[in-house]
Amino acid sequence: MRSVAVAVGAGAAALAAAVATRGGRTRLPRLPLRTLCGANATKEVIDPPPPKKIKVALCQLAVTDDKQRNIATARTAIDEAAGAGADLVVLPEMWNCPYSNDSFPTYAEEVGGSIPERCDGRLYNTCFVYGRDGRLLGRHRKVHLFDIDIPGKITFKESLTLTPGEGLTVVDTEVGRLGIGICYDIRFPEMAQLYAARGVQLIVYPGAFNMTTGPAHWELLQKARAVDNQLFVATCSPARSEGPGYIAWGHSTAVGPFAEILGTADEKAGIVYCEMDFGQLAERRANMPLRHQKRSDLYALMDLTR
Ligand SMILES: NC(=O)CCC(=O)C(=O)O
Repeated sequence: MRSVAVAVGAGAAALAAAVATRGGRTRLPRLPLRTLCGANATKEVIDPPPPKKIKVALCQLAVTDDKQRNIATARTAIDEAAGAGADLVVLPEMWNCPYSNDSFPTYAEEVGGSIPERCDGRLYNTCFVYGRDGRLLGRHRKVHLFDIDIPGKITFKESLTLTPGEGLTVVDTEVGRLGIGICYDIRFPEMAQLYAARGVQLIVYPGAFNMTTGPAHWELLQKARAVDNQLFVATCSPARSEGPGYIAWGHSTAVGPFAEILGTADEKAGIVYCEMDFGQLAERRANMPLRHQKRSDLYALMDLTR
């Protein structure tokens, strides 16, 4: 196996069997992120690691109410993607369980690499990043919980069962520097901006948008995060299931720094493959030097996680 897996859910053992890599460094900052103006704002930009070309696999999985079956489906998809030469394999948000507050406590696990994650009596929506050797490189707990109410369309309150994470997650892997967000996290541009300032080359968002906000915002937000920050963005959704309960929009997608769609799925289960050339980032940033043109005398991002 050659792949690094970025995954939300399922047992570490299942994934460890399916992935392999050399080292990596994990930072799990504890403090919240805020934007402030003026003298306290940071201008620091951290250079990214040397650019690489990587092959990415977005596994849009059919998720059922049978956890073992979901793990088996994920294992098969990871095997297939690794066999196809993927360097990075991405799994959907909450891929080991139906997306519902009823399911989160039932499907939660207490030990490594499961989602929903149970820790010290709390539940989190957590994305785990594994290396090729199955080593856990990083863990992102969803920072912005999905609490929305659009009457007659979609009402969801993750905070009924879940606790928000307390940090942002940048992970140095063999394939490059990754920033991790989960679904609703994509709506908060400051988070992506801070990842860009830390030299992240690709932000990965496992996500499960719905049938109201999906068609309206899913692609738009990915393009916005990519273009604003001149980096790559990848999302991975569960496949759409038309049963009762939450219906995921699907459409797992990869976007380049010029808003180009590198690969995308429809609503059905399947794997999307695409190439990402991180070398393009320097060129895009030279063509349009946004980060040097920012008016940090008027506004800037303050990094409170340091
Ligand atoms: N699982 C989620 O966080 C869903 C987010 C979503 O649908 C949105 O519109 O935002």
